[in-house]
Parts: sequence; C-alpha cells; structure tokens
Amino acid sequence: MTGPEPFGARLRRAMDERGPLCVGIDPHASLLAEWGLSDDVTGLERFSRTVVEAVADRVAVLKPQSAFFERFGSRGVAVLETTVREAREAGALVVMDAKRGDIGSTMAAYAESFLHRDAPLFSDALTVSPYLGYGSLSPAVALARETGTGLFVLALTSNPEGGEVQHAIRADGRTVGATVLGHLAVENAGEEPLGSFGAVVGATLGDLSSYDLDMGGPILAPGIGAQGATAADLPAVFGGAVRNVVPNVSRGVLRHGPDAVALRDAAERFAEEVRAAVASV
Ligand SMILES: O=c1ccn([C@@H]2O[C@H](COP(=O)(O)O)[C@@H](O)[C@H]2O)c(=O)[nH]1
Repeated sequence: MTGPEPFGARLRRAMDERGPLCVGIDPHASLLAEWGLSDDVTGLERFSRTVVEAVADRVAVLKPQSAFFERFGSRGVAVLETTVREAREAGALVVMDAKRGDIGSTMAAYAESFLHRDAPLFSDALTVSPYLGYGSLSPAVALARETGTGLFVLALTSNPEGGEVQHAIRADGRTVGATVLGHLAVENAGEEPLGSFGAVVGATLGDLSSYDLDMGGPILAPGIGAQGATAADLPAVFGGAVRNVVPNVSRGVLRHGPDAVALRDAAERFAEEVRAAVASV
C-alpha cells in the first residue's frame, strides 16, 4: 500500500477490536459543576484528561466537542490540542466534532486546521456540514484522501429541527439528506473494508427505511443516552447498515464521572449493549 492507511480501514479495525462505540468529550458547564470542577480552563483540563485516561485505551473513538473548548478562547483550544494528542497516543481514534462548512476556498483552510499532519489539532476525522453545497467540501475530501483521515458529513442529524432542511424534497424528488448520502456513496465506491467518508445520522430518528444508508462508509450516530435513544434501537433505525454504525454517547457516559472506574464501566456497558444490538441483526 502506498501512503497512509485510510481512516475507514483504521476505523473498521478499531470497531472490531474495541467494539463500535464513540465516547464524546463534552465538558458542559453543568458537568464541570457535577464533577466538582471550576468552570474555567483548569476545570476543563482536569475533565478532559480524566476522560482520556479513563477510556482512551479501550474505546474505538473519542469525539471532543470543540464548542466546549472554544468557549474558553485560546487557552481552551490549547487544552483541546492536548486532549487530541493524548487520546491518539493512548490508541483511540479522534473525531473532531467541529462541524465546519464554508465556501471551498475557506473550507480548504478548515481542512488544513484539522486534517493536515502538522496541524496542532490534527485528528483522525472531522465533522463537516454540507449545507453550503456538497461540492464545497471538496478541499476537505482531497486532503482527507492525502492524509489518511476521514470526514463525517451531517446527513440526518439527531435534533428535531434538522428535518426541515434534511427531509426537504428537491426538484428531482429526492430529499436533501438522501442526496448527501448519495454523494458519500460515490466517495466511498470501491473502498474496502470501509470507506473514509461517513455520515452523521441520529440514532433518535426512528424508521429510516426510506433512506439508503448503505453508502460504503461509517455512520456516526449521536443520540444515545441524554437524547433518549438506546443501543437496542439501533437495528430498527439502521437496518442492515448497523454494522457500519459508530454510536456516540457523551453525557450518558460523562455523568458517571469524575470517578475513572465508573466512567470506564459506563463506556464498557454501552459498548457491550451496542455489540449485542449489532449481533442481533
Ligand atoms: O446530529 C448530531 C450531530 C452531532 N451531535 C453531537 O453529539 C454529541 C451528543 O451528545 P449527548 O450528550 O450524547 O447528547 C454532542 O456533542 C452533539 O453536539 C448530535 O448530538 N447530533
């Protein structure tokens, strides 16, 4: 093989070896308070390091939510850099949840910020928004191919408001969300065992049988835990595509902190529930 191993192949292996689970690092102010931490950079740093030390050596994916770090300005971003580096060093893949999206020329700079090997925030994958037109993501697709990283493109989000955009029907009769999934199928064509260009599809959405979720790439599925979905819902929501689903749980795990053993146990319970749900299909 020439070049770095693609993200999709690395993710497939991590999911098979560690179980298909993504734990979110979302340092909400309310969680900092529950953990007895101050709502400042010191609290942020302690929170993030505790999560990384508790689970990064065992879960497939960690997903820091950039917003909760950006809240503290440049010092918060410095904590995010350390969090990403330490999580990767411990063996987890890192999906940066920054949901970037802009015109192509600016998108190129966003891609450099997260997917260039020399970037301080270099991550294994980045969440992006296709709602400036899927083609605006081309610079990120190109850089991800070059650096062996991946993208998770917002297709059908977990929040109830998403439907007004994503279920909207285009002139060709397809929904906007289905169109995004169609673009991803093209990106992933021929990639084995899994493409590097994933979709974000909420686990909260109920029956999605009208959508072709089998687009050759991974599906990042937020919504389990605090948003009300459960691992047992996954087969009904994702059907045969469930094998490629990486469910995300943030608050559902984090509320068990600050005790590292309790965090680890919670992550392992979710991973086991997901494994059982996938095996039932
Ligand atoms: O459709 C989406 C896309 C992203 N998210 C993000 O996932 C986590 C969910 O956190 P929970 O605490 O498990 O609810 C959070 O970072 C969201 O910004 C999403 O929920 N839905």
